[in-house]
Amino acid sequence: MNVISTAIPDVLIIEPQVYGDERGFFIETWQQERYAALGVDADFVQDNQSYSKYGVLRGLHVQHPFAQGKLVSVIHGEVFDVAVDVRYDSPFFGQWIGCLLTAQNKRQLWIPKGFAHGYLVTSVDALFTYKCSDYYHPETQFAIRWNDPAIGIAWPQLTIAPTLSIKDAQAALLADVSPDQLPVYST
Ligand SMILES: Cc1cn([C@H]2C[C@H](O)[C@@H](COP(=O)(O)OP(=O)(O)O[C@H]3O[C@@H](C)C(=O)[C@@H](O)[C@H]3O)O2)c(=O)[nH]c1=O
Repeated sequence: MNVISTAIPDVLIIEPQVYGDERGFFIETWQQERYAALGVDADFVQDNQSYSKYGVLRGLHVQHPFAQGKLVSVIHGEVFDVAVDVRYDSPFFGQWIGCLLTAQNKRQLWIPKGFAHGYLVTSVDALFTYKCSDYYHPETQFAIRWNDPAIGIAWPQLTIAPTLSIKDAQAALLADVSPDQLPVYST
């Protein structure tokens, strides 16, 4: 297992150990002690899976309160996955980390609490899976605009316009979200 640090220290790219043989392969996608030692110290309470077609962009989603740490990966296809630090007193506020997650590279991205999360499907379709450290609380969830120029995410080029949910298409700019709606870094 290999861990790649990122420009935002709390965000990690994890490459699980792959045990290949003539039958195929085996990986451990989560093992509490080992992942905690890496810095993924979460009591996961919910697992999610979503299937999307080429060009679907989900995000950028924040839940606060009831912030969720997310351990995300792809089991079919490929996505460009992004974490944006939205902890309003963070030295990394507004900065983003992007990572190509594919069924082939088996990479996982650890997105701690206090980050907005989103992804864009760059293959024909993709099956996305993630563990969450808190339950879904739709009443505290909101979206930040995927192409907010102040954040400036360098999304991969597509041959079509991204497909968004209504909620995501109407999302606010980060600068228009009031600080009391945002998570904090210092607690
Ligand atoms: C996220 C979620 C959705 N749902 C339901 C609500 C709705 O009817 C349907 C689709 O919801 P959404 O449109 O919000 O799904 P989606 O746009 O895939 O939302 C997800 O996006 C990615 C980027 C994240 O980071 C996730 O935390 C989550 O916000 O599924 C649940 O029942 N539980 C959940 O945990």
